[in-house]
Parts: sequence; C-alpha cells; structure tokens
Amino acid sequence: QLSPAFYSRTCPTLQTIVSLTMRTTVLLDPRMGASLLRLFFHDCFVNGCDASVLLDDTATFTGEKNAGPNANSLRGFDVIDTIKTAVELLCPGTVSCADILALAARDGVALLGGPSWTVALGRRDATTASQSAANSNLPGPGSSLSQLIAAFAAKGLNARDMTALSGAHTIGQARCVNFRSHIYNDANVDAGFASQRQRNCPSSGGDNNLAPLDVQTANTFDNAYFRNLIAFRGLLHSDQELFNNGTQDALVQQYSTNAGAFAADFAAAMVRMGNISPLTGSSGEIRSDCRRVN
Ligand code: HEM
Ligand SMILES: [Ca+2]
Ligand SMILES: [Ca+2]
Repeated sequence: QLSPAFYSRTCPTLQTIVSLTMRTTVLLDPRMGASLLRLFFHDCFVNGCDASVLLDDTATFTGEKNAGPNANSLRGFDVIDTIKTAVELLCPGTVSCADILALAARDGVALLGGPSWTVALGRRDATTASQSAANSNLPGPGSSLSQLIAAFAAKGLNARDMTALSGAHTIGQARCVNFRSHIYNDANVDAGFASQRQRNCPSSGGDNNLAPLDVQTANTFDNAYFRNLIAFRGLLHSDQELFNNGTQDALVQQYSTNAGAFAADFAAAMVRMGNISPLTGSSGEIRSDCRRVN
C-alpha cells in the first residue's frame, strides 16, 4: 500500500527538505538523530506509524506525550515542527506528519554513520492517540528477554528484528531512573562499568542524570553496542537481557563482529517497523500542524 514514490509528483522536494533540516540539526546536536529514531519507534508501537505520538495534550484530549515511557523523555518534536513548516510552504496540505517522522528517523541514523534504507510513503495522520496503549505496548527497561520478544511479536516483529532494532541503543542517552536498578542490583554487570555509572547515578536522587546507552561511541551508529553486551556493559537491564545465556546470544556475537550484518538487518527491520498498521487511503488526515488534529 505504501510506496516510495507516493509524493514524487505532489511534493518532489520532500526528501531534500527533510535531509537538509536533519543535516543542520544533527550537526548542532548529534543526539537529535537518536531522539528522532526513538520518536519513530514510540509512534509505530502505539496504534501504528500514524503520528499519534506527536499530538499535544489539551483540556479535552489526552495524548501519548505524558505516558510513562514518553514523559520527560521524548525529544525532537520541535524538529518535526520545523520540517513540517517548510514542507507546508512548498507542498501545502500534502505530506503527513507520520511520513515526515519516518524520513527524519532514517536520515538521523544515516547522518550518525548508520545504514540508510528506502522509506515507503503514504501514511496518513491519526485523529486519535492512546496514552494507555503507550503505557502497555512499549517495553520498559526492566523487561526480561521473553517480555521483549513478546512485545515485538505483538507488533509482527520477530526476535531477530527485536535484537537488531535494540541496536538503536548504539546512539543516544538514558536517564538514571531507567538504569539505576541494573547498575546497583544486577549480577551480570561489569564491575568497573557499574562503578563508573554509579558515579553519576546515585542510589537515590539524580533521576534525570544522563548516561550514554553505548559507553564507547554514543554519537556513532555502529556495532559497538553489541560488543558492550558481550563485555557486560549494557546500560539497561533490557539491553543486557539480549546477552545473558539466552536465545539471542549467538546473534549478538554475530553483530559484534560483523558490522555489515547488523547494518543490513537493522535497515530491514526498520522497514518492517515502519509498516506497522499505517492509515492509508481516506483513513485519517493530513494534519496541518503535527501537534493537533485539524
Ligand atoms: C527493546 C526494547 C526497548 C526498550 C526496553 C527501550 C528502552 C529505552 C529507554 C528506557 C531509553 C532511555 C529513555 C530515558 O531515559 O529517557 C531508551 C532510549 C533510546 N531508545 Fe530505546 N528501548 C527499546 C527499543 C528501542 C528501539 C526498537 C529503538 C529504535 C529503533 C530505540 C531507540 C532508542 C534511542 C535512539 C534512545 C536514545 C534517545 C535519546 O537519546 O533521545 N529503542 N530506550
Ligand atoms: Ca502511533
Ligand atoms: Ca555507537
């Protein structure tokens, strides 16, 4: 249903606008590449890739921004607004916020040194959102391997997709509140790494203190994340679950030594994630402001 050529006649400059905006944005703030990738994940896993995550709460509307996994955590809404404003000037009423997010996530990864892929387009924007689905569908950092596999299976993605997509944690940052229990309580953590992280994440307080998800290359999309796991330097409990004497150990080993295999699997899994129940045809709408329904 989606097609890479969807806007080729109606908005031929779309991909140039997105890529130029992303280039300046990531140059000034490399973490924003990570933040937009995560924003796309949090959109697609809740009611599909329909830009539901972009809707602001109002007095009469509860969106997803204040759900547990999103509040005080998601970033990049302003970047989507900037791109949308430029796109509306050149192609008014034509391009969905959901498609802009899919393209921005792709460009962010590529700008940080990761793979690129063709984004099929034609998603439309939701007129609804679900805070409860955001709370229940997005896996938390304390998840076990079987919970991670189940959360992705519920979205039509297999365990291999899950492990490849978790490699997104090769970029970006996490807050202390999300990794405290892992670095203080779990046994499968390298001792030096645990004490390094504890220095900026006390056993109580400092919930919002940041640490890189990838201790080696926080702003480069590479396969260092998987080498960290093998060294028991995963930041989240859920990260280390992928290499903890379980079914994904062999794949983690493979990705840790074969950057090309990781890049190829990640790109293919991103395409599958981007296809999660899009609104097409006359469903939904083309929002004129990504933060509110028309
Ligand atoms: C496998 C299950 C996953 C869990 C449990 C998980 C959990 C988390 C948590 C807790 C954070 C830190 C948030 C904060 O502290 O504010 C985070 C950050 C991040 N996640 Fe995930 N995540 C998962 C999968 C994914 C996937 C599939 C992607 C994208 C394909 C992704 C991309 C990111 C990125 C890029 C960041 C850093 C964002 C930034 O620096 O702004 N994650 N994740
Ligand atoms: Ca959504
Ligand atoms: Ca990295």
